[in-house]
Amino acid sequence: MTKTAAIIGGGVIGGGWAARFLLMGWNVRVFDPDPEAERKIGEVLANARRSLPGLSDVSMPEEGALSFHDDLADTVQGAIWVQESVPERLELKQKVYGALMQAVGEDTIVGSSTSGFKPSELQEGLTRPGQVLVTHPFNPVYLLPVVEVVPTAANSAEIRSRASEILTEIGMKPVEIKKEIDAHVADRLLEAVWREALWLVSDGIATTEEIDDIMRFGFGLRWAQMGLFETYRVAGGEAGMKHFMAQFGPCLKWPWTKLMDVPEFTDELVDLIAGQSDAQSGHMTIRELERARDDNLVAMMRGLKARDWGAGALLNEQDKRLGQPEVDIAGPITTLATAIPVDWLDYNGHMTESRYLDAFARSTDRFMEIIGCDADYIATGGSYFTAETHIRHIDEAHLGQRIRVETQCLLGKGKKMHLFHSMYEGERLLATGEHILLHVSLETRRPSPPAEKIELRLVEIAEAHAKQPQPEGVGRAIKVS
Ligand SMILES: NC(=O)C1=CN([C@@H]2O[C@H](COP(=O)(O)OP(=O)(O)OC[C@H]3O[C@@H](n4cnc5c(N)ncnc54)[C@H](O)[C@@H]3O)[C@@H](O)[C@H]2O)C=CC1
Ligand SMILES: C[N+](C)(C)CC(=O)CC(=O)[O-]
Repeated sequence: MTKTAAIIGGGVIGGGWAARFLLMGWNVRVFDPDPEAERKIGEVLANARRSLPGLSDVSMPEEGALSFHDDLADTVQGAIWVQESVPERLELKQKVYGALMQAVGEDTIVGSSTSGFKPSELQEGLTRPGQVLVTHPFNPVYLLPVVEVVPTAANSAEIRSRASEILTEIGMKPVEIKKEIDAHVADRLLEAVWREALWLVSDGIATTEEIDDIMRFGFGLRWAQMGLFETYRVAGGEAGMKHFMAQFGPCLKWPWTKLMDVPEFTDELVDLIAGQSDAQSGHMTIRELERARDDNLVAMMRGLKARDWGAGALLNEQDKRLGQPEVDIAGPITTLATAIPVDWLDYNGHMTESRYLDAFARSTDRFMEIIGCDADYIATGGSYFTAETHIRHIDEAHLGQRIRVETQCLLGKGKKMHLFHSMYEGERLLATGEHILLHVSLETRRPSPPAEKIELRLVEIAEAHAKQPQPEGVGRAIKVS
């Protein structure tokens, strides 16, 4: 049965949660008194639809149903997860929790997006405080995986582990914080950087643009893949962290930091920062900036995915969890179902030609797995090499479109395998790929007969597919007119 999440407060963060749950196949029910909430969530969802599916190399679940409600108690009906993302005001949050306690089921988990309040402050005076904990996400929630999970002693081990399970299921990386503190861990770190940056602008040392450049051309890139401590371990050279600490430890006592001294938050400082920020980025709207941010994040995370590292390794685990579509050999087999990510596009604004071969190669790999030519078999010394490929480009494919490849086996006999891949968006045929492959011995690098079990499965599929009409375009070559 489709699971349901309720979103209380559908602004920047609530909208991001709604998009993540929906795109991971959950039904989402929203409560937000803002008459513009539906439009605003629609815009966040549009951004999420063009970016999140591009992180997945397998078929994502069918999108859930989105509904808006006028009443908080009605909103949470049937929800196994409630995510509160109302403005950061303690008395408002506490009022919302009071109302939620009257309405939610006893098994429902209630997570708060609060950036700074401790979970015990939210649980105060509640009849069932054990259901409430902090689940602090990062903007954009539909792309950034990390969630700080901050429990108190009132939360049972069972609630905490169920919360982590659900967050993992929707593609997130829950990190449980051992002890509640104001602003958890991430916002403490961000606050330190923010404070120093305000000083640097206020003291006229650097502009907002120069500070951003120092980050994005430098340590920001490092942080995305190794964080702080692993990066510094490497910076210690062969002697590692100990040497790094010995060398840079003493500078903590030098005047490198303004420490806890905060710049005066005057109108002049606000105008200075806002003016510099306008000069830096005012040529783009916030929605344009959001899309640029999302496209960059997808491209970076896909880079990490290819390296199976950090956030990319998490995406690979998520792909494994989502699994492959069911195999039915009676007709063409779905060998790829994915969405077009931003790094598959070219200067013409559509899917670039090399990615068609990439997609068809992945379909061939999947077909090989289906006949039993998987990693274990390949390790025994047998595999297939592609001998010939012919790709036809029939219609355009654009960013975020969900594509699938259907594979028909035209011949599977002895060493030879002849595959015909058809790529679709819905019922629209986008491209075809015709491939001849030969089974080889990885020792001699020469053609060799496959193992009997592979050949039997291949023949079974080829015979089933022979009952299908031949696809249009089989055997086509480039015609010179
Ligand atoms: N904006 C950010 O970068 C991040 C914010 N957060 C946290 O997320 C929470 C929400 O922040 P944003 O989304 O940025 O704020 P926002 O102002 O964009 O959205 C808040 C939404 O709550 C709605 N709302 C107000 N009273 C409500 C009520 N009684 N019931 C239901 N909805 C109500 C408002 O109409 C608005 O749409 C805060 O606790 C914040 O600390 C967490 C991570 C990042
Ligand atoms: C500025 N902020 C404190 C609301 C930021 C966060 O809580 C997390 C984020 O997304 O940077």
